[in-house]
Amino acid sequence: MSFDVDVTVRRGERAIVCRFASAGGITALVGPSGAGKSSVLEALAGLLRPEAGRIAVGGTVLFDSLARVNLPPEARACGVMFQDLRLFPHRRVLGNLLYGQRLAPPERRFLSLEEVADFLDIAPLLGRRPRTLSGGEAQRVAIGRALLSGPRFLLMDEPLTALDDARREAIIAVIERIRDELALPILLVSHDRADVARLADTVVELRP
Ligand SMILES: Nc1ncnc2c1ncn2[C@@H]1O[C@H](COP(=O)(O)OP(=O)(O)OP(=O)(O)O)[C@@H](O)[C@H]1O
Repeated sequence: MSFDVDVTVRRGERAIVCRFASAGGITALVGPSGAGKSSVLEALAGLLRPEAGRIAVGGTVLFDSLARVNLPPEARACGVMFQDLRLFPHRRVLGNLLYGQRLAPPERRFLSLEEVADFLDIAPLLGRRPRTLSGGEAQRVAIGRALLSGPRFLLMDEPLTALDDARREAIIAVIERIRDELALPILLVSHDRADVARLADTVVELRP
């Protein structure tokens, strides 16, 4: 089992209830705006504490309210790619990638910086500042930083929005390679039904 999630997450007045299990590959989290997709991702990353429930990924329990388990974000080994990417503007691409690499303990450094730069075709960008990157380039750098952090799984919030068709194809190809060659479980949020139909092995629908 890659993702095994059964949580209630409170956001102000709202209680977001999310329950799913998936066997591996790519899991898509879909639902209308405000349904709580980003909140569920934050709960998996350890940035938002669920009110109750349990989260396990790849057999490791990350959160269990009854057993009083709540691993801090840095102990969860998840690579996160937020909707706004959150690259450090004052660091060059190389500095952003090195930040991810420093988060990875030696035993989980399964990719070198050169391999990631090659895999994502970002070697020519290493000296650039994030503000000079196109949307697709910035997405690839954010994916690179996440991969270098030695993740056991990846969380991606709308990784395909705001891209033209050619760049979308490039990012889709990267996501498929991460699934096929690195075999990392991926949970991605998307509102595009065509993307979901193409990419997802499991679809989880969050209702408002
Ligand atoms: N920091 C916050 N404090 C209080 N309520 C919040 C906070 N962040 C989000 N919410 C509310 O929680 C609910 C779920 O928001 P969330 O961003 O998780 O939804 P979403 O499905 O990802 O939406 P979208 O597709 O628009 O990004 C919404 O009603 C939102 O207004």
